[in-house]
Amino acid sequence: MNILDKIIADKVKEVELKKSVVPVSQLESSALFERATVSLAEALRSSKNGIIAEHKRRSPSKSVINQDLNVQDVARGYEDAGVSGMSVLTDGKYFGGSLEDLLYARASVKMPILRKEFIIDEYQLLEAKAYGADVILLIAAVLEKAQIRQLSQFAKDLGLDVLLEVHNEEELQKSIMPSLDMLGVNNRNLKTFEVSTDISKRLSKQIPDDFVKVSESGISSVEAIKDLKNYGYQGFLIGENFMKTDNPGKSAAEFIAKLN
Ligand SMILES: O=C(O)c1ccccc1NCC(=O)[C@H](O)[C@H](O)COP(=O)(O)O
Repeated sequence: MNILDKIIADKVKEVELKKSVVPVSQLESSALFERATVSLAEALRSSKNGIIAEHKRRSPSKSVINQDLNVQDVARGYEDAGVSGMSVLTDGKYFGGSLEDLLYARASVKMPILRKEFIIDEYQLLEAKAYGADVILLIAAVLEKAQIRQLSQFAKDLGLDVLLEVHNEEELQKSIMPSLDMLGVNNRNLKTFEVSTDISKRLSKQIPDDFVKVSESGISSVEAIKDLKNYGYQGFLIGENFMKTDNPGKSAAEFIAKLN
């Protein structure tokens, strides 16, 4: 079983357990449920840097990245650096994240926040809204076309932006639909963990212009971003490159200064 299949098998059990403990009515009564969301797609369309900076403690490919930081400090540091948005990993088992991380990040910053999660059920979209996210991620590799349609439409009804992630032509072709805001190409092959921005470049021409193009993973240089911009990318999801340092916000600020 590859890592993605393992994560999804665990996620199915986790979501069923959570549903039995926290009812939908409790999520819907969260103070944040009525909050007006902020569009990441709009922020990327109007921003010069397009950086979506991620809070990521550990990962299946790198093991521990940084367990010493406070999520609120990271979030404030990223916002002060002027990033276009933030991504918060909420998976506990494989990434050391939590919904509480999302809540603390939300309490600290105004910028759009992506709930980075392995979404398989509408319940997780209600959680995203209740804990203050503005955007959700859907991963084409683990969803049927009908699920992408149903989940993305439900997210839009909640006022959430949708970032759909693909890794190859087949995933892209089955996924294109009007209920998506952003199409992300993951440079990391989630089966082998190999990273190459060539896949973002190859798929760029097949992404219709109506969607904001986002290149995800394995980005560590300003040159890579300048190159990807020539292929129409407006968003760049960066985790490890900032999180491996003592001060991710400062690293993001220095990175952005070099981009300008
Ligand atoms: O990062 C991993 O090892 C990973 C493994 C399996 C599924 C997802 C994984 N990462 C999630 C992400 O998409 C990245 O955290 C995100 O794109 C940032 O990547 P990076 O800049 O390379 O940290």
